[in-house]
Amino acid sequence: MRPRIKICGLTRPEDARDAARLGADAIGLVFYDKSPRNVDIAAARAVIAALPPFVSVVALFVNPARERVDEILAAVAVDILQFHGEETPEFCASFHRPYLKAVRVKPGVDLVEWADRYKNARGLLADAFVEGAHGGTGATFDWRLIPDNLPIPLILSGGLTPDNVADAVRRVRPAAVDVSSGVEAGKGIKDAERMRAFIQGVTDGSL
Ligand SMILES: O=C(O)c1ccccc1N[C@@H]1O[C@H](COP(=O)(O)O)[C@@H](O)[C@H]1O
Repeated sequence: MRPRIKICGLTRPEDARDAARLGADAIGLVFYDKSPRNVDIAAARAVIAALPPFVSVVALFVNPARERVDEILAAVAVDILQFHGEETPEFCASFHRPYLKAVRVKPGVDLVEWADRYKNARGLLADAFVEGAHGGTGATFDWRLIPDNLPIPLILSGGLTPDNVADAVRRVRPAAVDVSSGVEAGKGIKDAERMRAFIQGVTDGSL
């Protein structure tokens, strides 16, 4: 079965329209003011308004204050939360929404331990470890560090591109893939042709 596809870091309604038309299952909105893809509430609503029904909306945070998550949940039609910082399992679960926990992978990181710790997560998102960054770097990591016995679904992320995603899907067989930099024309600006090629790559890798 083809993994689910999330395209993250959208800032423009036209990119949301393209992502949905091309076959994305979910889009991600970044609520992290240190990111070049950060959106405010008005921009987030405009992106969501451009989506057809049945495309999931994921809100990404990095070590947010509880009040900030509550504010976004009250103002924006979010389906899933994604946490990229040092949030505890209790904090992540406390919003009573499905959530994904990102783990920055490098040698020595035990994803089974992480999955056990965040067992109430809807999925574990494996991203590349880059010193000083929380994500969205376009860096890949060694996919052999991913065990095949994870007790919760794996979302593969980190430096995926139209050129490497088919190979990634073939090797890792993730439940979903997540991409930001690899389908961009510039920070926060998606490229429709790269999104098309990425989604085709996911399909090719699943055959
Ligand atoms: O996109 C960002 O700017 C970002 C900032 C802080 C944390 C996570 C961020 N993005 C997520 O990072 C991964 C990998 O992105 P990339 O494809 O390597 O650019 C992905 O989950 C993004 O959603």
